[in-house]
Amino acid sequence: MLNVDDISARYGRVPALNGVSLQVNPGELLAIVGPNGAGKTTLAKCIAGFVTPTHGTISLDGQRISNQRPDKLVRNGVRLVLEGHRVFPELTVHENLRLGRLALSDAAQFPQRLEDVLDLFPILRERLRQPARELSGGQQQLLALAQAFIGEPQLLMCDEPSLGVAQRLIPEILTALRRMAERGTRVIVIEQVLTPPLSIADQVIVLNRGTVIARGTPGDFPRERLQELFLGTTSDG
Ligand SMILES: Nc1ncnc2c1ncn2[C@@H]1O[C@H](COP(=O)(O)OP(=O)(O)OP(=O)(O)O)[C@@H](O)[C@H]1O
Repeated sequence: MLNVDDISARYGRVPALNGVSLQVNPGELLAIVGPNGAGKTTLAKCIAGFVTPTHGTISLDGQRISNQRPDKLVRNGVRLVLEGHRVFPELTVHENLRLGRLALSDAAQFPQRLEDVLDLFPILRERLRQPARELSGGQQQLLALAQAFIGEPQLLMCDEPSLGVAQRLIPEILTALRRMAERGTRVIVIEQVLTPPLSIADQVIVLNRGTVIARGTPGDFPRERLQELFLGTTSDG
């Protein structure tokens, strides 16, 4: 289990997170939603080791990871796909996927992993020898996820996967994330907008001003309730 226990973080004097806790089991998909500046990216960066929490602990399968460096965390199976930072446009799809091999504990597993991942993302098999810049924004997002998934992550976090992606491609991206979860990876999806990711999530956490203000399942959050929560007029912890 991923266990985030009561973490706080700040940038100098700017508080970004205040006492956030969450758990994600293998095979589960958690959606974290919240307005601009809520602390969503900071939370992902704390888990991935880029930001050091000022308080609290983070552990993965009982091992404390909140004191580990990002490169060690990648080797321990923690991957963060940041918004907008998708792929290397000059490299082919295959070359981009090969970069994911670096995270494998045994590089000899790469051909098998590549096959598995291409089964999961058939569009990438069709485009394997094309430079990534020739892919659409949505396909590049799929490639970024595929590259992260090749390294057999224990935990895959994806910051705003729908940003800058044509509306019609968003379901494919979310379906890919769902399938990754079904194969046993813990998946965290971060979004500002509510509707698309919510329906595929097992659990939803609403973050505002660095604090978890609500949690539940997608069905617990009709649009009006989320709007209220986003405006900060309701808080039910
Ligand atoms: N590098 C930084 N230096 C200083 N303050 C920062 C930094 N990054 C984020 N912050 C501040 O921390 C708070 C949380 O920001 P964060 O980016 O985590 O929110 P977010 O929910 O991911 O927002 P967005 O949806 O806009 O990405 C905000 O007040 C933000 O201005």
